[in-house]
Amino acid sequence: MKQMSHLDDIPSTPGKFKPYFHRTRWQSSVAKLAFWSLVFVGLIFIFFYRSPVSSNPADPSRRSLRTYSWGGPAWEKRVRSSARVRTRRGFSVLVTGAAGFVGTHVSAALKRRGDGVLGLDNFNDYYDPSLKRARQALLERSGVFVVEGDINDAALLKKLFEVVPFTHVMHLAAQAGVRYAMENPSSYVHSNIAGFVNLLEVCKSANPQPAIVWASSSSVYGLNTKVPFSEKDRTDQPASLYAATKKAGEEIAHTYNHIYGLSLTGLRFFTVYGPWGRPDMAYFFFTRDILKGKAISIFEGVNHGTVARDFTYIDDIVKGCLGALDTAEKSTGSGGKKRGAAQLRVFNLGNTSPVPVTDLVTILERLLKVKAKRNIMKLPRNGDVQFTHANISSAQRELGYKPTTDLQTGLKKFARWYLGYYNGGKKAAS
Ligand SMILES: O=C(O)[C@H]1O[C@H](OP(=O)(O)OP(=O)(O)OC[C@H]2O[C@@H](n3ccc(=O)[nH]c3=O)[C@H](O)[C@@H]2O)[C@H](O)[C@@H](O)[C@H]1O
Repeated sequence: MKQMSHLDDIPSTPGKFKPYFHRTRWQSSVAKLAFWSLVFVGLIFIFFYRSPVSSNPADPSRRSLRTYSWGGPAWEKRVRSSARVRTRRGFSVLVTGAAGFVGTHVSAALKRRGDGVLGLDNFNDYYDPSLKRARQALLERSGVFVVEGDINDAALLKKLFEVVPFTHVMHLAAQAGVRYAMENPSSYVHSNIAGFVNLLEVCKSANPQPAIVWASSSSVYGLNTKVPFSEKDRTDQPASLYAATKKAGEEIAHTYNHIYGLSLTGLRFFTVYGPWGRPDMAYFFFTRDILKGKAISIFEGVNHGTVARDFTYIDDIVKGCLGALDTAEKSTGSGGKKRGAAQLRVFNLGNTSPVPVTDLVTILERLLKVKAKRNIMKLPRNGDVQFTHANISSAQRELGYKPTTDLQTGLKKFARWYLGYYNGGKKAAS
């Protein structure tokens, strides 16, 4: 009798249905079909929402896990308000890579002194994106809106320049890291070359054209042996693809300066470290591994040669960036046309006192009160150079750049931040 009630439920279209036991089966099939269709549609939705634009694992955009949404009156209002200048002679600055290590510090410093700042970042997963989100939250609290988007997105960049006539661009978005270039070479071409060109294309057509300050790298000195490295030295023997793309950036900057009158200043950063730093850098993952009791690999050169870096503290780098923005002359062109010669500069921003990596580890051991398990290894042939040392006289003279933080002091500040952020090292950095 129970089955009869089922019969009552089916539509009264005789002839179209088989006897009821078939109908029951049909009904259950329909229910199943509906259920699996829903699951299927759900999976498709999740796939498109979460997954990369391209399924090619080598595609650099694969690491930007989502497609970005931007635009609309509310969004434009946020953009405008974030970029609004709050002092009489302040700048309105577009900071690319704003959720990155240097980008966050520079954005916060600009905002603090009353400049208008709009951030842009693609939040890719080269390293733990939750750290980038935490930096973003920090910036949001100080009134900096970080737009989620890629420097390769010309439509987005054009829109930003339509909404705000930026006076300056601080271009810090890049694929960083020397060793990762062997794993994912195309990501370097995508961000450091294609992305940079795309940004310059939009800047050259903007009216007014902004002045651009951007991050080059100490790695352009490559296999040079003469130290300290001076801006006048050759930079035609890069040791990594990362270095090669930064060197290419310097040549591209020359071209856009020459053809379109864009004012361009490249800053060669020397191994920048500090709070809110990058987990892919040695000082950061050494800290994580020392706290975990995990062995660390320390590189040495041929014949036990010292490997050393001119480690530069983030606050000093920020001062150098602000000095570069403050002394940048206006671009001379407008709407894609050059009107006269424009400024083109390159500066070293280092600390001028290289420290062996073994000493860096000793300082970390003292600060963390944990002995490192040292594994001494030959410097791998994966892009690393043995030694960096900046001559900063040019930056001193023209930007008023004067680094004041030694490695011991800077690492102390880093360790304090690290232990706070990762809950005394219990919450391990990934
Ligand atoms: O100035 C730059 O332009 C670059 O600086 C930074 O590169 P590097 O100076 O190579 O920093 P980082 O990887 O922290 O290695 C530090 C030291 O530890 C040694 N090192 C490294 C890893 C390891 O396992 N063992 C080791 O001894 C290693 O041999 C090296 O001597 C930025 O990452 C890069 O994006 C770019 O901005």
